[in-house]
Amino acid sequence: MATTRTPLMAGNWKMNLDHHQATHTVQKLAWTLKDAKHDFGAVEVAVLPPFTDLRSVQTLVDADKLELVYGAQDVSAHESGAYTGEISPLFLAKLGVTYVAVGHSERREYHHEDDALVNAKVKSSLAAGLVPILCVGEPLEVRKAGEHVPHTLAQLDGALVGLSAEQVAGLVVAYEPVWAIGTGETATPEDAQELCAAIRVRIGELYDQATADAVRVLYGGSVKSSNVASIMAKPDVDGALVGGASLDPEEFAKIARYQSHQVG
Ligand SMILES: O=C[C@H](O)COP(=O)(O)O
Repeated sequence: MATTRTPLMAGNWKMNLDHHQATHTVQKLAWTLKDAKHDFGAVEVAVLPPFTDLRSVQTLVDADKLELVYGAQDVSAHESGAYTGEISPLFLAKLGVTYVAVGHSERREYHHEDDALVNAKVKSSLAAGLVPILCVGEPLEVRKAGEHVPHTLAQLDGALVGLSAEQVAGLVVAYEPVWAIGTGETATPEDAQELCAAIRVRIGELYDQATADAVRVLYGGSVKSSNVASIMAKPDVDGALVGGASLDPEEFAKIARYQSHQVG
């Protein structure tokens, strides 16, 4: 069926760019996209800065009435309380945050986040009105063993426990093969399509076809302006979660403008 899903290009800055640098980067990104007459209704553009940048980004977006949106890279499973160092989804909502990455492979690897915690964070985000970008994907040894589809779908199943079809329809899922993150090793467009389609099929099995057709599935892992168009040509890929290449506003603008290549 014809898709009505709006593509999303989300730039995950990871632990890069302080709040001064964030302001400059967002300004440059916005100017570059404006010069190119970017249609944000056709391709949505989001940045996911560190927590400490969010207030500065909010101020700039509000003051300049920018059409790009922003998100956070993680969130607490709790609303408030004695959770030192954690950030409430309610605080993020107050800062005008749209998206929040949940279950990124770096959180799973370095902070030992398991599927139950990822599920709790998806729920806390939704309860605060945030849109989770739920990250799933396999490490290299799992890919080599040919287990990448069941591994990724098990992560998906775990993250969706207890969610309604309506909640899932509004989610963004990002398939990120761990071996392709920050390595320059991009999955082929066919690899991306295989898993993005498998994720959509699985959501159809767990819920219904309308939910599967509505959910946006992104690919992430060494996306650049030079490879984004071939990945986006695949029918089940609805956008990209971009790490390193999103730190350069001109490069990220080119990625967002993959359909036109009018920037630069
Ligand atoms: O969240 C983004 C992904 O981890 C991809 O990062 P990368 O584009 O630097 O490979």
